[in-house]
Amino acid sequence: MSFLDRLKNEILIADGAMGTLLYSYGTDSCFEELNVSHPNDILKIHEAYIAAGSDIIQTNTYAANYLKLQRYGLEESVKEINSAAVKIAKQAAENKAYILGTMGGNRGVNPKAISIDEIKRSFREQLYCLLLEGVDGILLETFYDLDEIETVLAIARKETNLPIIAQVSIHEPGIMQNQMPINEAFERLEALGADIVGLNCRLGPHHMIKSLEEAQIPKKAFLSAFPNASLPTYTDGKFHYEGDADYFKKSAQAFREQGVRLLGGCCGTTPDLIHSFAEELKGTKPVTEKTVRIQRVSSIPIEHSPIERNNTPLQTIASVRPSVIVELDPPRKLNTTRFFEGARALKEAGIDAITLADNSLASPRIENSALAYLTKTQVGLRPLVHITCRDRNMIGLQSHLMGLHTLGLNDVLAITGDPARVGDFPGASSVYDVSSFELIQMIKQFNEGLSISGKDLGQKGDFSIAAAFNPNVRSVEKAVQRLEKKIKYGADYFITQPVYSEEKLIEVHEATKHLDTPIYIGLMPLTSSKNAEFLHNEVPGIKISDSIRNTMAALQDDPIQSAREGIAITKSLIDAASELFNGIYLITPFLRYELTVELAQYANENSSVLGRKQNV
Ligand SMILES: Cc1cc2nc3c(=O)[nH]c(=O)nc-3n(C[C@H](O)[C@H](O)[C@H](O)COP(=O)(O)OP(=O)(O)OC[C@H]3O[C@@H](n4cnc5c(N)ncnc54)[C@H](O)[C@@H]3O)c2cc1C
Ligand code: MET
Ligand SMILES: [Zn+2]
Repeated sequence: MSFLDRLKNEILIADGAMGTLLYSYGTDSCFEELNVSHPNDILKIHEAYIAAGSDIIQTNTYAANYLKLQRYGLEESVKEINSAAVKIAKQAAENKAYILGTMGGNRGVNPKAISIDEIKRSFREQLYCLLLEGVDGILLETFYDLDEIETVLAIARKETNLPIIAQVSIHEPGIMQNQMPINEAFERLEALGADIVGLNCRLGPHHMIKSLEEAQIPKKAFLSAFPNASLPTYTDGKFHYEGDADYFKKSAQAFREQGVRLLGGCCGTTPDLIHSFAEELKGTKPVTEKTVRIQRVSSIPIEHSPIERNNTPLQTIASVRPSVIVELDPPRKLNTTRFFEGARALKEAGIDAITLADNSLASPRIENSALAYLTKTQVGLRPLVHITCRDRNMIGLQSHLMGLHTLGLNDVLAITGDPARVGDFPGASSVYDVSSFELIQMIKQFNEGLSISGKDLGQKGDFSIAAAFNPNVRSVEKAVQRLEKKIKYGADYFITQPVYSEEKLIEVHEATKHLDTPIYIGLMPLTSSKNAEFLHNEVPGIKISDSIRNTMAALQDDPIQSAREGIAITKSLIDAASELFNGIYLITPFLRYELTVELAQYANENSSVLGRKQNV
């Protein structure tokens, strides 16, 4: 009899964790590869679950698809690993248990990180391997993204008549990542042909039962639940789950009352915990009726930000008139006097904004949003905050954006960030949870009132997003391709690395003139020959022409003359740049704001002489 037939009249017990069990034994590499290299270890785990009372076991194939195996260079081994997994499960089951071919979700917190086409390809390959080897059913588990599970479920339903279990995972009780109540998600999965729908992973029994209280017993499909053992803790460099056999025993009845017919375990569960489920429920009659807890009202409409922008976004300004912005970096020490003197002087010079680097060259500086807020409120000058992907993980980035929104700091530059090893704390980690493209996308999504994982933020952001453009590369064409990609991801305008020759200015103009997106062209006055040599030879992305380096070298580092020469070179570059670009981005070296004040005044006078200044 198929296990679906048995589920009509009795509750069945599935197995528990494979991955976390292997991890707790000390395996810290690819769990699925063990099917090939250590089949006996996997066999023993299956046997332990069957001995504990599992009617159904899962193949050790949760991540055995090429998208996940490629992390270990095993993308060519999909067939070998899946076939081995089914063989081991069959050896353990010996007709005492049914075998599910397990297939895990790939999309994590950022659903857009992997395309649906890629997911389809990877899913099909693994599915064929499992079907070919012969399983009793397919288990789709740990899908946070509804689009992903709907896509793969439709494929699986087309390819096989075997029972299919479709399980989603949720962060918040009762609600999918896209804010859909799980009841609705279950209905959709049932409509797509899932024989069993349910929840697995992430939540322990308490929150999973609470979630199921909001779900009806499906009309045709059966309900399943595979809770985690508990929330994880991180101790001595390892993740660890609690998990109490008595607590699991008590929870078993509550799962039954919610209409669950197939009960198993996910991360952190062990044969002991599964034994508790089995002792309590194995073979008992399922409930067919229950009272569903009132569904929460589906989400409140997302409001517009109450903190109104009282200025015109820089991309609008730079698309209609000349505009000067100046980078004035937060100090490396705690004294802020010079910084604010500089900000005030630059305001007097009539610039549109100052930009504040985010620990540039990977060395700590006063946190830029603190100074940005004070610049806005005390100096009355628009601050533009740089945000790198280096120092904050996704949680930190999201919370940083929420903070900037709350402070009304709406102008940001989304960049990768120089790697930690170039800076003062070389041992620090460079986070890079997201790329600059994904950061741009994350901020764009924030403007829709959604977090990167799709959660409703209650309000829409109002960020105007600058992105970086580095024209100082061998192939400007390639750099322009990155720029176009950044536009696709949502960049509103660009700010470039400093440019040191007229030829480069013309090259950049030629390469980008097909685009409507405004560009602020970077110019930084040199202060000495040593400064020029350092920038040219050691700062990633900066190249200075030979003629400028020779001119600076001839001044033998005389500080006054060198600074004058630096100013003169920059002024002639401003002349050339103003003919080609509306946006000028001046970079203040070493908080020497006198230099950028003089240059900003020059650029502004220049543009009014040219008669192009309009009021925006
Ligand atoms: C205006 C501006 C402001 C900056 N502010 C800061 C700051 O506040 N803090 C800080 O730490 N850093 C800052 N940087 C430095 C910047 O983060 C580094 O230059 C970084 O390596 C590139 O960032 P990105 O966002 O331009 O890169 P991305 O375009 O995201 O590029 C990321 C990676 O791809 C590589 N790459 C880029 N273009 C090409 C190409 N054409 N061919 C091959 N590979 C390529 C890059 O080397 C880099 O490793 C700033 C740069 C600019 C232009
Ligand atoms: C990460 S959730 C899925 C886990 C999988 N069933 C295992 O136990 O390895
Ligand atoms: Zn899990």
